[in-house]
Amino acid sequence: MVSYVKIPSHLKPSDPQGPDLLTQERNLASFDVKELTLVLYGIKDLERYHTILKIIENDPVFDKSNIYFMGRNELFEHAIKKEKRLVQLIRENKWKVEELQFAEWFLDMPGPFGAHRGMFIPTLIGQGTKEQKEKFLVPALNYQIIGCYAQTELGHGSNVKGLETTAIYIPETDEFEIHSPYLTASKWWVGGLGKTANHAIVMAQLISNGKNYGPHPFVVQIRDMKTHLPLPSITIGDIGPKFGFNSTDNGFILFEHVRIPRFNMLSKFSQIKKGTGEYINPPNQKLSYGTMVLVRAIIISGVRVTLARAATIAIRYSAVRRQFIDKDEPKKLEDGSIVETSILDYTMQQYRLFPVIAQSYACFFTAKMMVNLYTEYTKQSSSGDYSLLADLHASSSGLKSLTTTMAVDSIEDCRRACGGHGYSSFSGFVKFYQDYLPNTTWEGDNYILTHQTARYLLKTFRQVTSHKNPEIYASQSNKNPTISYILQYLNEPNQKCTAITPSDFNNHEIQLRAFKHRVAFLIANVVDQIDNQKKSWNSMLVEINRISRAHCQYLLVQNFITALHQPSEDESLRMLHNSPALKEVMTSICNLFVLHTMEKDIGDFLESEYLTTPQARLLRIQVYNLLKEIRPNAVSLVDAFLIPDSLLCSALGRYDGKVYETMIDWASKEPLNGMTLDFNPNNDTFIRKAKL
Ligand SMILES: CCCCCCCC/C=C\CCCCCCCCCCCCC/C=C/C(=O)SCCNC(=O)CCNC(=O)[C@H](O)C(C)(C)COP(=O)(O)OP(=O)(O)OC[C@H]1O[C@@H](n2cnc3c(N)ncnc32)[C@H](O)[C@@H]1OP(=O)(O)O
Ligand SMILES: Cc1cc2nc3c(=O)[nH]c(=O)nc-3n(C[C@H](O)[C@H](O)[C@H](O)COP(=O)(O)OP(=O)(O)OC[C@H]3O[C@@H](n4cnc5c(N)ncnc54)[C@H](O)[C@@H]3O)c2cc1C
Repeated sequence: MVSYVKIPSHLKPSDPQGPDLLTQERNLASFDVKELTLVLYGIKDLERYHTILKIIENDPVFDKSNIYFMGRNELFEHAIKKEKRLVQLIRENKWKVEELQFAEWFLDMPGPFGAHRGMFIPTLIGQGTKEQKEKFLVPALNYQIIGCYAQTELGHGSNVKGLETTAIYIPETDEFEIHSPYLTASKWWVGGLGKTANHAIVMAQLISNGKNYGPHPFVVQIRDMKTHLPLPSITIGDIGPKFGFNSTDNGFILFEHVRIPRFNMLSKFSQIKKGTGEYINPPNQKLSYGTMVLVRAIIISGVRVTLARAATIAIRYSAVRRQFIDKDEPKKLEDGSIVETSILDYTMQQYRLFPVIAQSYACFFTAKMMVNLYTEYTKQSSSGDYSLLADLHASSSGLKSLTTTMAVDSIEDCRRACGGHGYSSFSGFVKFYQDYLPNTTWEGDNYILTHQTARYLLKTFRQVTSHKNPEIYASQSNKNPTISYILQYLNEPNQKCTAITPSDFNNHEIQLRAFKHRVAFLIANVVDQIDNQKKSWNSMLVEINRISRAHCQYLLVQNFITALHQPSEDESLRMLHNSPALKEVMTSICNLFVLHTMEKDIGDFLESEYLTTPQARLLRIQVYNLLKEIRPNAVSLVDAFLIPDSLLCSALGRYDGKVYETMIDWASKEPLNGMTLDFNPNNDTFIRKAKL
C-alpha cells in the first residue's frame, strides 16, 4: 500500500517501549504458554491451524492491508474474490469442515457464500431425503448452485409461526405455489440473496386441502442459471447498507404465485402425499426448525475465539500503554529512573479486562459440552430417538443468548479500555464489533431465546415438584443438571453459604451450591407467581430472562469446574490435569470467572438468602485478590489463545507490541492523505489528488 505521508526517520518511540514491555511480561508467566495452547486446540487442530494459516497468509487475494479504507462496493468485491479463491483452495487442498472452519476464521470476512455453507447446505443435509440430496446437495457442495436460507420476513422474524409466505399444494399439477400475499411477507435480511444466490430454502406456511400445517422448508430456484437474472414472478434486491456485515449481500425477495415441483419440499421428516395432499406428520413437530438449533450450537462454540480476540488486543495494548506515574508505587527501571505506569497495572483496568480472559476460557469448556451434546443428539436422532431435542433446544437457546450478549458487551468493554485509540479502526475493534454484533439478533433475538429456555426450566420444575415422590427423578440428575439442582433445592431450601474468609470463596463446592441454589430459587419464585398468583407470562418476562441467564451461567460454571476436576478421556483435559502449573493458573481463572459473575449479579444471591451482606463484601475482596494473582500471567494467558496478527488486524494488539510505529504507518496510508483540499469557495471541486 502507498504511504501518502513521509514520517521523519529520526523519530523512535520513547524507551523502554512495547516490544521490551511485552517481553518482560512474558517472562513473568508461571506456566508454559505452548502447553496451554495445546490444551486449547489439541495436537491435531494445532497442526491444522498452522497449515491453514500459512496458506491464507501467503495468498495475495486475502491481503487485508487495505481493508479499513474500503467502502461498501469495494468490500463486497473483495469478499466475492475471497469466496472464489476459497473455493479453489477447498478443491486444491481437499479441505473438510475442520479445515474450512479455520480458513473462515482466519479470513474474517463475512461473504456472500456464508449462508450457502452455513445454512443452505446444513438444511439440505439435515432435512432432505436421499433423492433431494442427490438433486440439490451434490451440486451445492460443488458450488454449481449457490443457496441461501430465506426465513425472516419484513414483518416477522422472531415469530416463525407468524410467517406470511405461503406454499399451497396444487394436486392437479403435483406442485406447490409459493406466494407472498402482502408486502410484509417479503423475505428480508437473507444473507447471500441480494446479488449472489441462485437457489433459496424458503420457509413458508405449508397449506394443503385448505389446512395450514405451519412453516416448512422448500427449495426454490430464484435466478436463471445462465443470465443470473431473477426468474419470472420473482423480485429480488439487496436490502442496503447495515451497521456492519457490509461485505455480505443481505437481500429481499417477493414471490408472485411461483410454481415448484412437490419434490422441492424438504421431506426427511414431514411429507405431502402425491395427489391427495395428505400430510404425513414428522416424529417431532419442531424438526423443521433444526437448522436453527445447529447454527445456535455453532455460534456458541465460536464465542470463545471472539472473546479471546478482544482480550488479546486490550491486554497487550494495556501492557504497552503507559499513563501517569503512580505516586504510591512508582515504576523504576534498572538504572533507577522512574517511568510512567503501564495501564495494565491499574486495578480498575484489571477489573475491566481480566474477567474477559476468564469468560473466554469458560466458553472454551462450554463449547466442548455443546459439541458433545449436539453429537450425542445427532447419534440418537439418526436411529429415530429425538428425546434429547428438548434439552438441546433449551440449552442452545439460552447459551446462545447469554454468551453472545457477553461477547458483544466484552468487545465493547475491551475497546473502551483502549481509550481513544480504541475508537480508531486500526485498533482492530471497529469492523470486528460491527460484524459480530448481529449474533445477538440472528438465529433468534437474545431476549426471545430466553423464553424458550425458561419454558423448559419451568416445565421441569413443575414435573419434579408435582410428583408425590420427587426423588424418583434422582437417577436422571447425573445427566440432567436442571433436575439435579431442583432436587437439591427441594431437599434443602434454606441453604446458606459457609464462607467466613475471602479465600473460602475459592471452594468450588461453595461456588456450585451458590449457582444451583440461586437458579432453583428463582425458578420456584416464577412458578409460584405464574401458577399461584396467576401472573401473566408477559408480566413475568424480566424474571423469565433472569432464570434463563441464571441457568446458563450455572452451566458455564459447572462445565469449567468439572473440566478442572473430573478425570476425562479428552486429550486436552488430560494435558491440563497432568500439568500442575496449568492447573493452578486455570483454577485462578475459573475462580475469577465464577466470583466475578456472582459479584455482577449479587442481588440474586442475596435475594435467595444463600449469601449474607457481609459475605458479599468478602466475595468482592476475593475478586480483588484474584486480579492480583492473575496479573503476572495476563499477557501469557492471551498469548496462549494464539490469535494471529493477520486476524487481529490491530495496531494495538500486535504480538510484537509495536503499537505506535504501526499507528503512524497505517495513518500515513489513509487515502485522504493523498488528496489536497481546495477551499476556494468559487471552485466546484473540493478535494483533488495531490501530486506525490
Ligand atoms: C482458542 C481456541 C480456538 C479453537 C479453534 C477455533 C477454530 C475456529 C472456530 C470458530 C470460528 C468461528 C465460528 C463461529 C461462526 C458462527 C457463524 C454462524 C453464522 C450464522 C449466520 C447466520 C445468518 C443468520 C441467519 C438467520 O438469522 S436465520 C433466521 C433465524 N430465525 C430465528 O431464529 C427465529 C427465532 N424464532 C424461533 O425459533 C421460534 O419462532 C420460537 C421463538 C422458538 C417460537 O417458536 P414457536 O413455533 O412459536 O414455538 P412455541 O409455541 O413457543 O414452542 C413450541 C414447542 O416447540 C419447542 N421448540 C421451539 N423451537 C424449537 C427448536 N428449534 N427445536 C426444538 N424444539 C423447539 C419449544 O420448546 C416448545 O416446546 P414445549 O411445548 O415442549 O414447551
Ligand atoms: C446481519 C443479519 C443477517 C441475517 N441473516 C438472515 C438470513 O440469512 N436468513 C434469515 O431468514 N434471517 C436472517 N436474519 C434475520 C434475523 O434472524 C432476525 O432479524 C431475528 O430472528 C430477529 O427477528 P426480528 O428482526 O423480527 O426481530 P423482532 O421480533 O421484531 O424483535 C424486535 C424486538 O422486539 C422484542 N420482542 C419481539 N417479540 C417479543 C415477545 N414476544 N416478547 C418480548 N419481546 C419481544 C425483541 O426482543 C426485540 O428486542 C439476519 C439478521 C441480521 C441482522
